[in-house]
Amino acid sequence: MYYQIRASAWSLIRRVKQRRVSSNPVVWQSTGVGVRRSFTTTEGHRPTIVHKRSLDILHDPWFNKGTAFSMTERDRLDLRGLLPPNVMSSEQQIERFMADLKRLEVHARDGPSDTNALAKWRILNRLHDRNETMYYKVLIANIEEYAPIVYTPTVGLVCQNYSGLFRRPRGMYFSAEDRGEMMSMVYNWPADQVDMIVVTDGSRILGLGDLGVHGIGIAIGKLDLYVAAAGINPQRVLPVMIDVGTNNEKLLKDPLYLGLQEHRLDGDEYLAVIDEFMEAVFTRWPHVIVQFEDFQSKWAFKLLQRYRNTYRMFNDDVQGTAGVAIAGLLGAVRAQGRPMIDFPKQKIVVAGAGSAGIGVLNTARKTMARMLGNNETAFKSAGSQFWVVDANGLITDERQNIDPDALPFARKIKEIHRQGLREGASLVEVVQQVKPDVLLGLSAVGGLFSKEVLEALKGSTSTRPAIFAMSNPTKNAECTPEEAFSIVGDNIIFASGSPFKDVNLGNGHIGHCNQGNNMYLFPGIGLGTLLSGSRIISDDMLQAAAECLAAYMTEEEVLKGIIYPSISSIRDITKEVAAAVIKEAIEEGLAEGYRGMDARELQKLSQEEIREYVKNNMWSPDYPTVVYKKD
Ligand SMILES: NC(=O)C1=CN([C@@H]2O[C@H](COP(=O)(O)OP(=O)(O)OC[C@H]3O[C@@H](n4cnc5c(N)ncnc54)[C@H](O)[C@@H]3O)[C@@H](O)[C@H]2O)C=CC1
Ligand SMILES: CC(=O)C(=O)O
Ligand SMILES: [Mg+2]
Repeated sequence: MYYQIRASAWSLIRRVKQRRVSSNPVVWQSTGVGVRRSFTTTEGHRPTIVHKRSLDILHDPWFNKGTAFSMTERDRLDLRGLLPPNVMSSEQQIERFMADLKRLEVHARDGPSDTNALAKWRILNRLHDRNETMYYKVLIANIEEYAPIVYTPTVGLVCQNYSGLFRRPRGMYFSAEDRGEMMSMVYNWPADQVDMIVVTDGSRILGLGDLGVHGIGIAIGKLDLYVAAAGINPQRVLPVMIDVGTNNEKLLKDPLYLGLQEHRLDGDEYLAVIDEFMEAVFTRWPHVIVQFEDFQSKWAFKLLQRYRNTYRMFNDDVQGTAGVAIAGLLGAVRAQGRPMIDFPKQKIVVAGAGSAGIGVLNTARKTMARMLGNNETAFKSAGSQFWVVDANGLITDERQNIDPDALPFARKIKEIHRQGLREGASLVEVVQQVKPDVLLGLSAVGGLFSKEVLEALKGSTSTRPAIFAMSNPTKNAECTPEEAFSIVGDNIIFASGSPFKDVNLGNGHIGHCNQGNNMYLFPGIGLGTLLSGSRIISDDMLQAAAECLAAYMTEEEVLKGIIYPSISSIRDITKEVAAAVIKEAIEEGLAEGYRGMDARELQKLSQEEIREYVKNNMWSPDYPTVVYKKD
């Protein structure tokens, strides 16, 4: 009932807003809001006429008050949603600025390496604010050097320090306070076309936990890669923070925190906020793709199931990570000199049963089952290749209150006893007894692959054990490549979520450090979905993306231990992944076309023509012609 009433109110608001946009931008058509007052401020008794709205005001240093705009001002000047929800006094703004400045001074004297990364981020961010074309030109040309600044690991540090780093807002903020307003708020965003949204609720940012509203940094970083790697037009991306509160006690007590200072909404109240957001963005931009990022596991799976058959959306941590891990796992099989089809024989120990770990486990099991005949027996048999360890040790069917998502991977207690293990066995014990081919970490616990665990892995029955220390950022990696190569041996395969340098093994040998990060897939999944016009993102589209990434590596490379490509070729990889996603969408009959390329035309394209189509639709950072001259 409430929904129906709101829906009709929303469509009215939409019609009125559309009229406003298409008519004289200065004159406010009556919406029942005080017309004259919305253009005036009352500083010093002399009203100032503001002939601007929305982002134009925030980007105008003369009128901008940033987080100090009151809620009334935000409503009347179309600013609602364009700023973090906490209204600050000018004294608080100055305090925040000074705290940040002082912190940098202290760091500059002591000179830790983090400061350099943050300083680089600030310089790049200022360029981003000033000149987008130049920013992306710099980023694309130097992606290997600057991806670690705009993305993991530095983006983690940026989110942790966002209160101090915040200058100009970027993206939109929908808060629990905006319930009932979102359908109207989406029209405060100036772009009529939005292709990609990356949304987070800030509840699990990388391996850093609940960072509340400051998590917007990760959505911005991911979208930087969408532009740099996938060539999505930067005018058509939208980072979004849904602020439903925070359970981070430090932020709840911080007077300078930019978000809602209340505990997170939960249950139906939480769902109602996310539902309203989804309805609002898909109403204004029906063709948008929404990437869910860094939602705590509890909600990551539920939201994915809730929306994946209705909206064009995916969860990067669950689905993007799974694809990247599969590509790496298949690479690790090939690196042993064995065919990919031997994958179902691999014994895999996974540390971490959250959104990422379970996502990887589900996909790895399905991939094995497909290779074994794609039937019930194959699926059952594939399940016995995994041992899952979480914060409470090895997961078995004896586990009390087991998370339903982890349940399919709980080992049978009898079988586990036969292997000399028990419910809750430690990671060292599991590695000692199982002697796995692969040890994969998505636990967010830095150093979890301790000396003892790595020593135990020396007993692996594999000719080339593989270690995936996938947690981010750098400090949260389960081990470093130096530790892995020095303890387990020169012959291992190593991948980490955040970038590390290759290891010099002496005698001219290099221990290759691969970056196993979902950045190799999410840009291509988004671009492929956009250009195919698929209404949903199917499992097979995701599988096609993963297989494409796996096939990208040559035999020679994998035998050298290089199982992921260099980030310097990310634009090319993304083009290939997007083409594979489009091809799969066409085959499944999901592709509805994009702009001039309708579904029928798409079906006629050869593989090479699909690649060409993708390439031609990738934005490049060239200045547009703004003035035409006849001579
Ligand atoms: N490389 C990549 O592309 C990606 C990496 N990640 C990383 O994966 C990590 C985990 O992400 P989520 O699964 O979403 O987090 P989560 O918080 O949902 O899950 C963490 C899991 O680790 C387990 N865990 C905690 N302490 C442990 C211990 N001592 N031993 C074994 N397991 C332990 C927890 O019980 C839980 O099951 C994060 O650091 C994130 O940055 C996530 C997505 C992509
Ligand atoms: C890479 C990524 O998505 C994460 O660490 O959450
Ligand atoms: Mg993530």
